[in-house]
Amino acid sequence: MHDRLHNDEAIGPATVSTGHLPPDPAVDTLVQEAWDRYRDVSEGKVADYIPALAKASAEWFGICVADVDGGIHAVGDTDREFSIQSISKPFVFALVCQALGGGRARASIGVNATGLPFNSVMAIELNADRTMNPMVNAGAIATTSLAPGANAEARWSFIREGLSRFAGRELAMDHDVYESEAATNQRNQGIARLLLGYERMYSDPDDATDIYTRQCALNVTARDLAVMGATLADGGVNPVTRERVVDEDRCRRVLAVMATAGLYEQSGDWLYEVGLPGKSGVAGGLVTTAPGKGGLGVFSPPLDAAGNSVRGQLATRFLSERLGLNLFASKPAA
Ligand SMILES: NC(=O)CC[C@H](N)C(=O)O
Repeated sequence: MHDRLHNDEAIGPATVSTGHLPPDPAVDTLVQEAWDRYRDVSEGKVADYIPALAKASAEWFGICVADVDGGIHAVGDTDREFSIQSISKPFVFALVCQALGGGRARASIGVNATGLPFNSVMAIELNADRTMNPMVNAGAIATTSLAPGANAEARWSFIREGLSRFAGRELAMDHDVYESEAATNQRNQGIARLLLGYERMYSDPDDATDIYTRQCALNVTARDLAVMGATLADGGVNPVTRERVVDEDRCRRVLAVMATAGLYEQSGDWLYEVGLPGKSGVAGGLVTTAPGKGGLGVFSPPLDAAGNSVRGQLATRFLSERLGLNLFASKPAA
């Protein structure tokens, strides 16, 4: 997590949750305030391990809040497209849970941060090569391998169409990003084959890696992310299109896994600071869900060491505090 998130920065009066978002003008004002406050932050580094991602500008910055009533509050670069990357993971997991049942998905992939006992010394030594949960690559590629469909093309359609329903518009792949990652993703190919050896890969490993690479290259905007997050906040119904994408009970399972591992090894810090399920992607996107209230999408390419958007984290923490979204906040009853 970026150093600035460890500082007790004064971000104004914290609002305690009232069960819904503040009135629209107040949300608009706070989204603008978040953008003004962090627009000049220059820390972080644009990802370049996927060569095509290095073309992004460090300046791009957009923040969008989508409420469960369908209202949109957007400031900055919220219509600029970027690849969804790891933010596809919770949404593909949701679609697979919907198709297979949450129990089977959990048994096939796992939902724990490490999968090892609390005092395991091995946990320190081991890499997460076996599936632990669907938010890290091993579990995410295994999840993709579970997508229903008679062949790879059908499985890809299942994923692309499902993610499009979450966003409320037809999502298309960025071919440049796809080709760039497909040429450099030997590590993910290795993970998929290793999982086959551990019987945790449920279709051809090369096909699964290819579909996973495609799903990561789907283009979205900060606005799309806000609507996708708001769909998980709205019991699985897209608040803009009113289409049901997944069932209510799938949503709460997906949000639990996001809270556990959405920001990788910094998920505990994130929960401590922000108090909401979130998911980051290396292109600079960050989605956050406030159940029953709305979704937040931020886009800003410079990342911290763990691969999470620096301005994304700062803006989300600010909005969680000021909009009263932290799930752990309470006040004495009397
Ligand atoms: N954290 C990310 O967004 C990583 C996604 C990327 N496609 C990968 O598998 O490496």
